[in-house]
Amino acid sequence: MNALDLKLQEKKKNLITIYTTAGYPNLLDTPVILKQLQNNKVDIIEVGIPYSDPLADGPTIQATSEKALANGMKLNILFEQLKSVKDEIHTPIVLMGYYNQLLKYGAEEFLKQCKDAGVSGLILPDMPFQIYLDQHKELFEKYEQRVVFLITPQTPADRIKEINDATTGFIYVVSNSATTGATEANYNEDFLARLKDLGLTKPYQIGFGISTKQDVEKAWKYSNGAIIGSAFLRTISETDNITESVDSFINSIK
Ligand SMILES: O=P(O)(O)OC[C@@H](O)[C@@H](O)c1c[nH]c2ccccc12
Repeated sequence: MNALDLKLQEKKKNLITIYTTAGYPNLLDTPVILKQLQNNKVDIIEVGIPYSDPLADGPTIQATSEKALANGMKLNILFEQLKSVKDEIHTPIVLMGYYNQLLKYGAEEFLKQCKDAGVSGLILPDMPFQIYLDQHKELFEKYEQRVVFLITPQTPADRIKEINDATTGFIYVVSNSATTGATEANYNEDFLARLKDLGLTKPYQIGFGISTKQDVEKAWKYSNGAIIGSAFLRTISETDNITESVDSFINSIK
């Protein structure tokens, strides 16, 4: 069992997952942010690996990614930073990146580094589902990395069932909009209400466009948890006191 398994086993509702871009706002900030998110009892932390061509990302995440790359953030640095706080951070960490980043690094070496760095699982939104099953599943298992797949209002019901069966972490339910970072939640409530009837057996959390306490409560009503990225990053970008702004953001949504 890794930290994510434990969390999902012990807490079945009202999860809060916070996304942060590695190396943003400054190269050395990520370990500090992780500790402060843990101090604030965030349930799961999603750490984004900055990428120059982030297909699924809206303007906020893209800007943080560009800044992080300009700061010099690279996978090896991220793995070192995560290793340096591994003994202090018990909050499960899920890495979010693009499939090409895993391929370029070498799938096995990437997954091994994840394990050594205390990472619990991966979100690779453009990793083809079938390729995962055929080529990577065993390595994910070998290095105890859980996999998170996304479903959207456009995902057909039979595919959702397959994704449910293949998921070893949680299912990422995209609330509606096509890219991350909408400033207002635009829930597709028909879709969210239907989730309950799909017979999902894995935990699922809703993300994209969540920024307020009301949005979080709505996500909790329809699922096991809420995932927040852009709203959090906007808050920490406007401050010179990161720990304080992490505190006040988490306070505002809980
Ligand atoms: O930023 P938002 O709208 O709060 O959505 C979360 C999202 O940013 C985060 O989970 C994420 C960042 N990049 C992604 C790429 C694909 C899916 C999800 C993500």
